[in-house]
Amino acid sequence: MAQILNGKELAQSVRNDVAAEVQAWTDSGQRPPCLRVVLIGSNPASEAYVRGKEKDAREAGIDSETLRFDDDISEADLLGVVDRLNTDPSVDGILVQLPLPDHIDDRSVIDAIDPEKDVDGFHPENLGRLLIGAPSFIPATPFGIVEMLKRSKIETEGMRAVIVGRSNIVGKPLAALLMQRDINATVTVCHSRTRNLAAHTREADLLVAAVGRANFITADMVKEGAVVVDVGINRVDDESRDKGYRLAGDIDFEGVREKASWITPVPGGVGLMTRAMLLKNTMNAARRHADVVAP
Ligand SMILES: Nc1nc(=O)c2c([nH]1)NC[C@@H]1CN(c3ccc(C(=O)N[C@@H](CCC(=O)O)C(=O)O)cc3)C=[N+]21
Ligand SMILES: [Mg+2]
Repeated sequence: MAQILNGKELAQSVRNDVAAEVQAWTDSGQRPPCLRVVLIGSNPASEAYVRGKEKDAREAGIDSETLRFDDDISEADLLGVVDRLNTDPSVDGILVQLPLPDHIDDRSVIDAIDPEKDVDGFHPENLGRLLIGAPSFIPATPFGIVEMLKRSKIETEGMRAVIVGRSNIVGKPLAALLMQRDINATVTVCHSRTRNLAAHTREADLLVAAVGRANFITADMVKEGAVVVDVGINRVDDESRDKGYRLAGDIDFEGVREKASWITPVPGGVGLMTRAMLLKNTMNAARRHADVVAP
């Protein structure tokens, strides 16, 4: 039976660390790190994430505000908002919540964010720097996954890591991170066109699922003793819940926990670490902005 990689506890310890860093920063006479989140429209999941981010940021002593716009905002107007935040010297970090409405090109907006303020780490300059191992903002979900492993003292040296999902915000940056010299995993990235997926996942010492399909990874696809990380947050209809739905990951938790050595739950796993690592990136953005090199 797997041990639980407890996102609630691990994220709390990251948040405590960031709160102490922010305190030391303001004690030294600096203003608090400043994060601005841009939210377009009223997608309920996005609203929930953004509320969570704001709460975490405030508790850590970060100055956080969400700028809200109707979902009929033009791409040009949104680019104008980004430009104002880029040039505003009181702003350290910018996060434009995704997904954006269909009439706006996500990539154009991400590319417009000043890489020095790109606390999501989605700008090509930061993704490129991550790939070559240069200092960069690391996307919060992959960063959070690695932080969970480190804080739980899970040995990654020589591990076979299999990532299911090739997105620019999870799968690809996580692959780059796991290849780095302080992790030393051997990485395979699988996706919807992978032939015989289970043959790959069954070889994984570290299996990460980021596909967005509830309970997609079942016990028969997992090697005995694997470390299993679930990035999925799927809303599944459930009439017995007040909200009418419950959250399910991409991993069939009940089945897979019997085989794994470690497993992340949903909720209470990677999502909370994602939020916590955004705070860390925002603290680092403030340091960079003040020309103090990030640790
Ligand atoms: N520019 C941008 N940056 C992001 O980092 C970003 C984004 N857009 N768009 C959406 C995804 C998803 N994401 C999550 C954040 C927190 C939880 C989270 O707090 N999860 C809780 C529960 C959440 C709930 O109750 O709905 C948990 O897993 O326990 C989940 C997912 C950030 N994302
Ligand atoms: Mg779009």
